[in-house]
Amino acid sequence: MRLEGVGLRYGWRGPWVVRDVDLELPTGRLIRVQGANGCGKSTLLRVVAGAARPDRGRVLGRPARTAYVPERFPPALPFGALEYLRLMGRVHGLSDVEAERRGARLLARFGAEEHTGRPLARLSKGTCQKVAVVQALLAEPELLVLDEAWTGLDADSRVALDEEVERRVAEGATVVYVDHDPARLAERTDLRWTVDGGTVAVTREVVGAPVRIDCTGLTGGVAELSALPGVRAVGVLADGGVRLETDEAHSDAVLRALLAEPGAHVRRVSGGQR
Ligand SMILES: Nc1ncnc2c1ncn2[C@@H]1O[C@H](COP(=O)(O)OP(=O)(O)OP(=O)(O)O)[C@@H](O)[C@H]1O
Repeated sequence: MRLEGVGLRYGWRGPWVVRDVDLELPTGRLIRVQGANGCGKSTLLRVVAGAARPDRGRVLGRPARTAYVPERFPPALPFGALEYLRLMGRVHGLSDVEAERRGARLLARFGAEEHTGRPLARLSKGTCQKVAVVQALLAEPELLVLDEAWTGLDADSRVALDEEVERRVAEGATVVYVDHDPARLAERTDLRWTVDGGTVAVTREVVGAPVRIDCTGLTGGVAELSALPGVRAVGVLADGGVRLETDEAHSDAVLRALLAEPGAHVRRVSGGQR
């Protein structure tokens, strides 16, 4: 996906909040958007997510499965949490049964399982934010746009969201996020977009692209695999296999450690270099 010459302003005489922006969004990358208050981060995220149309330029190749957590989630909707998730599931092409199943699992993941039937308008701010996060994770998006999605979440849920983001990036999703905590996912961030005066400067965080190792038959859990030196992320693939992401300097050692396990089978090694 990419943005070409994108410009946006509020009102036809307003100043350009974003102007002449050209950006690439590589797949399987975590992109942090940063800059001072009011510089246009949320505006840029809305364009990326498709929630705002640029006045100039174009957005090419936005994935069909794109999900977005806006900075302000409208809580005054006349639905219960699970009913709302069912409706959002329909938007993403999920059956009601599947949306409810995934929604209930994700609400539990964020410690909000007892609020499934409560109208959104009567939920606490933090619980409402959990519903906003869950609706975005529901459809396993290929592009996930998070505008301060961690704000208002309790400590366990912030960790859960970090993990959900890391897993999706390891599985090939692109995640674009704004967060006021500079430590948020700092180790995992691939690119930084710094917004200033309507333009965006791009910096690469990682010298080499991660090496991805897909394997089956491992007995170790995610925590154990994550502890291997150089491993940056561990994700469970749809077919039950495991994908590890490591930097290139450690990839041989990680492969050796995996192959030393009885029953382990390395199916595919990809990525590396940039
Ligand atoms: N709906 C709107 N109508 C008019 N102006 C707007 C609107 N939304 C944002 N702006 C203006 O556009 C500029 C960029 O706002 P934006 O919310 O994108 O910044 P931000 O970097 O996300 O800010 P913050 O860090 O405070 O969340 C600001 O000057 C803001 O006042």
